Formats: sequence, C-alpha cells, structure tokens
Amino acid sequence: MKIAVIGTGYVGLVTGTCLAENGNDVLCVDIDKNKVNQMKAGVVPIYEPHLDVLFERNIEAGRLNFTTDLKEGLDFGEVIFLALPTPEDEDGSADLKYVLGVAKEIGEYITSYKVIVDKSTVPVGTADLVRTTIEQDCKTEFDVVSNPEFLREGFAVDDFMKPERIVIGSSSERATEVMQRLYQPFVRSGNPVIIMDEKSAELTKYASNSFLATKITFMNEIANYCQKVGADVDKVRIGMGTDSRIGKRFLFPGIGYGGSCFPKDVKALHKSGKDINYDFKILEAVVEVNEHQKTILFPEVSSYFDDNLEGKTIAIWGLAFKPETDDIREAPALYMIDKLLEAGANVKAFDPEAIENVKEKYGDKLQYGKDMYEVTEGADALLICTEWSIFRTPNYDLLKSNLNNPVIFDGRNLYPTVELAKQGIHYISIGRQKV
Ligand SMILES: NC(=O)c1ccc[n+]([C@@H]2O[C@H](COP(=O)([O-])OP(=O)(O)OC[C@H]3O[C@@H](n4cnc5c(N)ncnc54)[C@H](O)[C@@H]3O)[C@@H](O)[C@H]2O)c1
Ligand SMILES: O=c1ccn([C@@H]2O[C@H](COP(=O)(O)OP(=O)(O)O[C@H]3O[C@H](CO)[C@@H](O)[C@H](O)[C@H]3O)[C@@H](O)[C@H]2O)c(=O)[nH]1
Repeated sequence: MKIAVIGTGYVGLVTGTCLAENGNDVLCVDIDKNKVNQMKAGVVPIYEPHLDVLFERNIEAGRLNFTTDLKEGLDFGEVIFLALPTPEDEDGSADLKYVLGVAKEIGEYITSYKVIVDKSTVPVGTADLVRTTIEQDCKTEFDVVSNPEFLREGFAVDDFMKPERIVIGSSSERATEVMQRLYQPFVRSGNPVIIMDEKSAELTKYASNSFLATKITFMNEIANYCQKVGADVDKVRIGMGTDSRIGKRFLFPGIGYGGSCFPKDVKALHKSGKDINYDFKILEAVVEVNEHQKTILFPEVSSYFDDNLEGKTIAIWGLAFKPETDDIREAPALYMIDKLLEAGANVKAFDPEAIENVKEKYGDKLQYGKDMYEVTEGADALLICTEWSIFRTPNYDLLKSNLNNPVIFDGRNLYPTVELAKQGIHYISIGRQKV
C-alpha cells in the first residue's frame, strides 16, 4: 500500500519505518526542514533501539522516503497517518492546532479517496472534528478513522511490530477494510484488531494511559506510606504483583511518572470531563500525587547537607524520563536539577542518550560527563533519577573512592538495601528504610 505519515516524531517515524518494513511504500512528511534533511541523509533524528537498522534497510530498498511538502505526501498516500503533536494547552486540554491545521490543508489538497488515520492521542470527538474540518474545502470522498498508538518509547519498534492489540475506530466499511488489510501482517501472532466506533477508540487510548498512570501513582502512595510505617515497598510490590488480577507490571514506585504522554494525557482526560461537568476525581488525585512525588527526594538531599547545598556538587545518573530513550519531556530529573541549581549546588550529569537534549535546555549551567563514573569524581553525593541498565551493578569501590561522601539518593530503587548496608553506603530510596 502507499502510505503517507504526517509528523515524524517518535510515533510517526516508527510507524512509517515499520510499515515500510512490511512492504508498504511510505512517504514521511515533516514541517521541520532540518529533521527531514537529516533523515534524507540517512540519520535517525531520535534514539529508539533497533530503529536504525530498519530505517537504513527501508531507505536503501526505496520504500521509505521523506519530504517537507504536505501536498506531495497527500498525493502519494492512499492512507494518510496523522502522527502530530497534541501537547498540553494552558488549561490542561489537548491542543489540537497541529491536527486540525493539517486537516484543513488535507481538505484543500486531496483529489481522490483517502483514509485519514488519526494516530495522535486526541480527545473524544476529534475524529468528527477532523472530518468536518476536511469537509469545509474538500471536493472528493474520504474517511477518517481513529487508530490510537500504544507504543512505549524505548520499545517502540517491538511494540509496533508485535502489538498486543490494534484499535481501530471507524464507521466506514471501506476504511475498515483498508485498515484491516494494512495491519494484517502485524497480527499474525493472533493478537486482535479491535474494531469499534471512533469515540470509543479515542477514549480507549486516554483510559489506558490514565489507568497505567493511576496504577503507578497508587504504588507511589503505598511507597510513601511504607516509609512511614517501616514496611518495604519492594516486598509489598512483589507480594501484590503475583496476584494475576493485579499483575507485576507498572507497580514500580519512584519519583513520579514523566514523559510526553502520561502527564498530558491524564490532564487532558480530566479536562475533557470537566468540560461536560463530569468530575474525574481519581484523575485529579493522580495529577496531584504525581506532582508531589517528584518533590519527595529533594528534601532528603537537602537535609543530608543540613539544608545548605550552596557549593555542593551533586552527580546525577539518568536524565531521560525513563531508560532506553533520549526523551526528556517531563522527566523527573529536570525537577531535581532545577531544585539543586536553585539551592546553589553544582550539578554533574550523565545519561547514556539524553545529554544532548539536556544540554539544549541547560547549556553550561550543568557539567556533563562522558561516563557514569566521571561525574562522581569529587562529587558530594550521587542522585539516581532513571533506571538505565548500566547503573544496576556499579563498581561500589570506585564509587566510594570517587565520592566525597558515600551517599546515594535513589529515585528508582535500583539496589538491594542490604547490599548498600554491606558496602557502608548511606542509601536513601523510595518506600524503603534508609540505610
Ligand atoms: N511518544 C510516544 O511514545 C507516543 C506513543 C503513543 C502516542 N503518542 C501520541 O502521538 C502523537 C505524536 O507524538 P510524538 O511523541 O511522536 O510527537 P513528536 O513531538 O516526537 O513528533 C511530532 C512531529 O510532528 C511534526 N510536525 C508538527 N507540525 C507539523 C505539520 N504541520 N506538518 C508536518 N509535521 C509536523 C514535528 O516537527 C515533529 O517531528 C501525540 O499525540 C502523542 O500523544 C505518543
Ligand atoms: O512501574 C512503573 C512504570 C513506569 N513508570 C514511569 O512512567 C512513565 C512512563 O513510562 P512508560 O509507560 O514505560 O513510557 P511511555 O513511553 O511514556 O509509554 C506510555 O505512554 C505512551 C504514549 O501514550 C503509550 O503509548 C504507552 O503505552 C505508555 O506505556 C515513566 O516516567 C516511567 O519512569 C513508573 O514510575 N513505574
């Protein structure tokens, strides 16, 4: 099939590349000239494991191409994916200006039947809004379907190639048939393509993200409570997670969820309830608890230094909002950096993939290390914000000789407390007793 993907960020580029990998001809359109030039030169503009191999292979095979020209994309594709940003607006709602802006242009440009697929995360009713926006200027037939994306950054290629489910919201038989044909190679494993109406598909996405964010937030509250009553959240987590009704995943407490999705999506669902006088009380609590959770480690760092961080040097491991990505959107590490700088501390930061993005934001306000141990040299404490695998088995002797004080503040519970006690390291983590 001939596919156009409009917007080549984490979702669009993975979608385009994986569809090409399954034999489709794909033209990716992006408004960002630099990005398009980079991709034309064979450079993947984001870090996403395994994407580079597929990217190169499909460019070489001529199945994956790039342009800044939306009209060229619309002429080319029978199916047009919208993978555009839907960032948080000032009032917490999803800002639809990118999606509706492109919809307007689609109405002006298309001259033959197209299936317009909304892959962006959008509020209930957006498919209708996209349809009426296109209709204003359109002289040909088209359908709009909702096809929310569930990939996780860091596992995006795997998630796209072997999805647990594909959700399609469509009220057109013609478009449904096209979508089923397109996705048939991805569900050979027997995982379902679930067809429903557009509104239910749109809500499935928000409900899924909000549920997962709630699950994490619940565990963060249990962790905070553990700390107060002397229980160990890791033991509670394992005890709970073995009940298959609860499940082991997404029970890991920490310094709050971040990223480009959970924070904005929970707020957007809450706001869309408010707009129709429905009060999503649980979501309001989730947002509030998560905001608080980002703040719980800083007072520990501060009080260790008698509330005087002026001139102290803090090494940070992990800046991305989670491992295996270079994405720092809403990363809890950024809150910690801001607080530390505000308190007059020096920050030496290391992350395997996110340094460039952090440099763009903070420039020379921070020092950056080439490896994880370099930033600990002469630092007064180590703070861990993201659970990259390479941090899991550190050389404790080297750490102790590098750090001025043997102290680790761990926002992701990477180490067994008994091991750190044995190592003689002062260790503060989440929902576990201090060592
Ligand atoms: N990142 C994820 O893990 C993920 C997963 C599932 C769903 N989503 C949703 O998918 C959507 C896209 O997310 P993302 O993370 O890929 O965003 P992103 O910010 O990484 O990428 C968006 C891209 O769209 C481009 N763009 C903006 N306006 C454009 C226009 N008028 N024409 C062409 N290109 C344009 C930008 O230059 C950028 O490259 C959002 O709604 C998001 O909520 C994201
Ligand atoms: O047990 C857990 C699991 C995750 N997190 C945090 O939650 C955030 C989100 O993690 P994750 O869901 O793995 O990453 P995303 O790439 O943001 O993926 C989510 O958001 C995407 C965008 O909508 C969806 O497509 C995915 O299904 C959904 O998992 C990160 O800050 C994690 O550190 C925890 O604190 N504890």
